[in-house]
Amino acid sequence: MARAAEPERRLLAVYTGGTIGMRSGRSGLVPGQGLAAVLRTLPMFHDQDYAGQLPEDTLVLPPTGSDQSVIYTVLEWQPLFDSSDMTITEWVQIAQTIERYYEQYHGFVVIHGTDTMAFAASTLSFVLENLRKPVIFTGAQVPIHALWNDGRENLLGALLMAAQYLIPEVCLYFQNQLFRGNRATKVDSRRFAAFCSPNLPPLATVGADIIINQQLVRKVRGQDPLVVHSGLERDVGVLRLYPGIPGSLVRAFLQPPLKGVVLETFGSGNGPTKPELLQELRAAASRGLLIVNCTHCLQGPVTSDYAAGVALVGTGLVPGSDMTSEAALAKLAYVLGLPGLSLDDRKQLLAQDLRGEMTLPASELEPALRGSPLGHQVAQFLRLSNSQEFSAVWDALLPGLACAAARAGDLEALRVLVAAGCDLSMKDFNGQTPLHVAARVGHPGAVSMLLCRGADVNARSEDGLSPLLLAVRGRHQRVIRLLRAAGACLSAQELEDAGTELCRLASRGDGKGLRLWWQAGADLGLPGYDGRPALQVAESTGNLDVVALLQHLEGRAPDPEPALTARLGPAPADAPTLLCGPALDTAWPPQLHTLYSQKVLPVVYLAALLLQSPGPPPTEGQPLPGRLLEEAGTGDLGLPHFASWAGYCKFQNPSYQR
Ligand SMILES: NC(=O)C[C@H](N)C(=O)O
Repeated sequence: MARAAEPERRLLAVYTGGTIGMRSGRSGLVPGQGLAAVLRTLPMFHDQDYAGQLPEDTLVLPPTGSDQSVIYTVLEWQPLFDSSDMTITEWVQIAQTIERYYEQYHGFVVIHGTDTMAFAASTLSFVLENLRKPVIFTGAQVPIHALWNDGRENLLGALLMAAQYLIPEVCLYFQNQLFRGNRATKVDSRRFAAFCSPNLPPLATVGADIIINQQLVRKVRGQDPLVVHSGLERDVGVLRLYPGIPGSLVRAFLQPPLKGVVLETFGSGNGPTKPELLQELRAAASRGLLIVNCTHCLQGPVTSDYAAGVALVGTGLVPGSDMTSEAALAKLAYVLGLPGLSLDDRKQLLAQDLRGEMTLPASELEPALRGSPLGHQVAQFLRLSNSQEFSAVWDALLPGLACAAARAGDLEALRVLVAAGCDLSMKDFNGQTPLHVAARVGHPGAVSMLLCRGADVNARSEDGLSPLLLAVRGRHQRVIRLLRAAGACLSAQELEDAGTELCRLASRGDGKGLRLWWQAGADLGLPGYDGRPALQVAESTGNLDVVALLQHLEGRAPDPEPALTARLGPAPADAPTLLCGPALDTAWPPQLHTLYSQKVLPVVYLAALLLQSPGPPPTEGQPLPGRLLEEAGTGDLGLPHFASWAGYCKFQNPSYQR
């Protein structure tokens, strides 16, 4: 969970207003400008000595105890807001700011007023899809420049959490607790402990120790890029039932243009059963108004225990489980804003857990697991009682299952696992990724598929080994070629140890083994443990075939499998890293970015294989040799338009010409 060592972590702090920076005006506290200037004067927020040569607008936290410095920039909004004045419009703007600067920063802190912070965090949790970086809301009950205040602690904590932990969620940090944003609610107008998360424990608790509740932190799945859903529906609202509420009032509230309502009901989702009221709800639901049933209790879900609740459900309400009203309102705005869905589609989405905002009983996991019979069976078999339990078990099982599928070369199973949300770069309990397993066993099809789905070609297992080394040890030539084509390199440590292994192969006269190392990019002149290279060892044992081979491979012949990236030249400066994928490094021409983003990556391996295959190139229109297709794994990956030489010729880059 802790970040890997890098020299610095860069954060963007978006300052939108709130008490934290407020000053006294004529009629009370009003938002105050110049937060960065205040922070610059506070040693806990800026260490000038440590900052050294950094630009003026950049602040640096004092040393954190780790070897990473935390550098942050405050982006101050014009105008600043008391959060009581903020709406979906401003929250979408925050999301768009994050999108604009997404690649430049490791994490984001949103400084926001507390009054509507839970609404804001809930909204952003839906707007930002495929989030891979922390977005942490914070603020204060007392301005930061007051002698006794909570703003300093809150802001410092939020900055440190965003910098030091990879929690890829929209969170809310307050009074030493990190909450999932769409689970938090403001419960106190004065105390520093202003927020709580009634139906989900905090993701992290900060004391003398920082305790991360890893089970609860949502895992990043797949490689999909960040999507910002800006088209939220504004015509949504909250109606709180109270004893004796007249049907006429409900009717007035539910009139168009309203499109979605969070109905705050009594207890476990109950309400008055008088026909007049039920009739108004039924009429609104049949007009297409989406109504979500949330309890006005602080804690616990809506259930169908009482006839008074069942009567409400009968009018067409969607049960909101244990969602806060804030989360339910944001979810309504999001679901109603998605284009091209039917009313039933939208109802189905509302009933699903989309961003960790609700706990589903196991019996209702069905829609979430649609397309994943495996997940459904697991939930049943282990008698998992709710979605949180299911996620924890599922996340623990998936990497092991993916490794088992890779070992068996079972592409169908890998596909099912991907469909069930498996991140193929996760490590199993042995600390190896599915790519390590497929490379060790020697399944070119599985290797190709894993690379295509974004598996990191240079991932290190827990004992520091690369998939390429395992393929060399397993003597799997085709796998070595695929890995090299995707940019695999032996690590410095693996190369250091290679010398002794090369000498051992030379002394045994194992020319094939030496070739495999050469294909993997090892320098055959590396010295063994006694300082002699393999050539000298072969000479001293009188193995003339190996001597000839080594002289040939070492001196005269080029590396037959240089990484494809090495042939393609440097990446364009504006190439988005995400499109390059972890498996590919950044050295790709724009055509390949497009191909990669369209998920037709295997063509890259196909191209690499064609480049290396002997004989004349296939002519225009001629089908590609079946052996190559099989080797590239494309047959399996549904790429008909690249199954011909014409398709291959679509690569305009001269590096592809033979
Ligand atoms: N503590 C606060 O930040 C309250 C303030 N009214 C706001 O929400 O902007």
